[in-house]
Amino acid sequence: MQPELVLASGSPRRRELLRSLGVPFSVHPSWVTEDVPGNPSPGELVEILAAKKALAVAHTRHQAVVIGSDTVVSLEGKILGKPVDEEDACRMLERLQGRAHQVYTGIALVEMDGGKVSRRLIDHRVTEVMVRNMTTDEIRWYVSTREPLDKAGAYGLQGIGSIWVDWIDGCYTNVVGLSLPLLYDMLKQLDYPMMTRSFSPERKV
Ligand SMILES: Cc1cn([C@H]2C[C@H](O)[C@@H](COP(=O)(O)OP(=O)(O)OP(=O)(O)O)O2)c(=O)[nH]c1=O
Repeated sequence: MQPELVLASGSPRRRELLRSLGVPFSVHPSWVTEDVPGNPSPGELVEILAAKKALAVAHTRHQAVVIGSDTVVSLEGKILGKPVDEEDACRMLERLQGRAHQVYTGIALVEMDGGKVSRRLIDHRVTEVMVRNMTTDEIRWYVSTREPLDKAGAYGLQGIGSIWVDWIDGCYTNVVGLSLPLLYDMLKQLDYPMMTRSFSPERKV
């Protein structure tokens, strides 16, 4: 029997992205605190948090491959996570508009075998995103839609936020919260049999 695939995330975007692959999986959000000591680089930060999320859920499973992930925006050396409130979202968008920034997403896979961690993989990808100039009214209106409030950098490339994204350089799904090419490569390294699964895009999770 193949191990269960578990998505350790409460993010609806990650769930939709994984669902689009048609593989069966279950969802178990991790609820870990997203504070990391020291001064990690954006790449280190998303890898540490992805591993923290995956491990927290992995320890509740006997036989499984658990996926953890984390996304941050990096703007000229400053890390932007999710805004704490509407004012914070407005401030983030004011800083992002008119210049390019980088979106970092980390993925951790933790394989549990007989209740023990048997293998661990951690990696991340970076995508550059150019947000064009926004007027103050546009920023206020966009924040009033509430779309920015639960997203790193206070925008959603997959939603209304796409209006102001001029171009991206790199993986699209990495920006939305889970790089599917990277996930596929990592699952292959664990010999997870994606190709032998029957494809079922309508499967409910
Ligand atoms: C930049 C960007 C981020 N995001 C989202 C992806 C993530 O859900 C979120 C970053 O927050 P995260 O802390 O990475 O994830 P989360 O709290 O939503 O979910 P969990 O920790 O349970 O896995 O920002 C978009 O949906 N679109 C975008 O364009």
